[in-house]
Amino acid sequence: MTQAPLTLAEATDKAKELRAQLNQYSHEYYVADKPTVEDYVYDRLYKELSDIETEYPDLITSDSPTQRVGGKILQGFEKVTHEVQMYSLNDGFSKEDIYDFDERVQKLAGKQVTYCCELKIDGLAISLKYENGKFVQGATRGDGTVGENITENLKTVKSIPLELKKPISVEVRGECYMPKQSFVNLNKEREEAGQDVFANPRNAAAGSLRQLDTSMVAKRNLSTFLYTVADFGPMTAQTQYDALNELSDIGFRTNPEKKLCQTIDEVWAYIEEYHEKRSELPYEIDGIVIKTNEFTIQDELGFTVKAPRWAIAYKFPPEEAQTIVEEIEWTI
Ligand SMILES: NC(=O)c1cc2c(=O)c3cc(F)ccc3oc2nc1N
Repeated sequence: MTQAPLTLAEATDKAKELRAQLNQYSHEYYVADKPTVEDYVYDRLYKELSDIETEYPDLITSDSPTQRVGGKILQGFEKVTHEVQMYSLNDGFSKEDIYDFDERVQKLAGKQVTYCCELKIDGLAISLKYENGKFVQGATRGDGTVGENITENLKTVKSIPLELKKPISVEVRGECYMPKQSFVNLNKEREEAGQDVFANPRNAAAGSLRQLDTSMVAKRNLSTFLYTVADFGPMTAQTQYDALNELSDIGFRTNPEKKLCQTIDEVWAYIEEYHEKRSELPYEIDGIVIKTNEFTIQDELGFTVKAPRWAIAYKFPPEEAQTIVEEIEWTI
């Protein structure tokens, strides 16, 4: 029995209820990696909302899950100037480089420091701006000062919240990446279609975010891990470790493998641990990022022209990267 059409008032309330429910399910699936309902439950509610929005287009809101599918053809990407410079990291390639880094930091800080260690996700650095909790701008790093406005494309990335859990204004940074399995599937599709394949997940993510057809981006199953607060707004974290937890609390996806290390020996043990575990991860990493944990020390140490003095990226030896994807291909 088909349902009697809803009045505008009923449709308005129902759409609000469905958006909240669908965005909660989407957060659980794409951000927390802990889905609580089967896909068919989500799909049924999504269709109900989509039908209401078709009937009453004025009820479409910027944070509606129906806005994730893209469908805009962009003419190009405007330039964006980063108010807060997006630096790169100095690299380290050996145990000695890491211990030298620790020595320099201890000397500059004049005291024992603790380190926050994070996996170095091999994707594309992005900056996300929110005003009163709403996603208003997404950009690439570019040269660190000027990047490209890829807001429309990033709106289709399901782990990027269109609205935060609190109506705050912040700017955050992280990595947009393509999971290994999505990379293998995409290359299979491209090979079958006689198209060039991507060399690695990082290139596939970068190529996807450069698409001018946003519906193409929506199909690429990109994801994110956020790791930096550029403009704190009302956020209160005083250390990198707490900032990662605060980013998660307001709705961002953060990487769960972080570790607070009291000494550089603990840092080195973490590096060796994840050098071993690297091939088991569902995403590519090309190393480990080590940061002094206290923000007071980061402020004291500051930046060179190119990079922060308070962080270093330990890079794994590159030759293994290919075998990792080859291993995945055998599991298909
Ligand atoms: N790829 C990454 O997973 C990753 C990258 C960076 C940066 O590029 C980065 C650059 C800065 F100037 C400062 C902190 C940073 O922290 C970072 N943390 C991470 N986890």
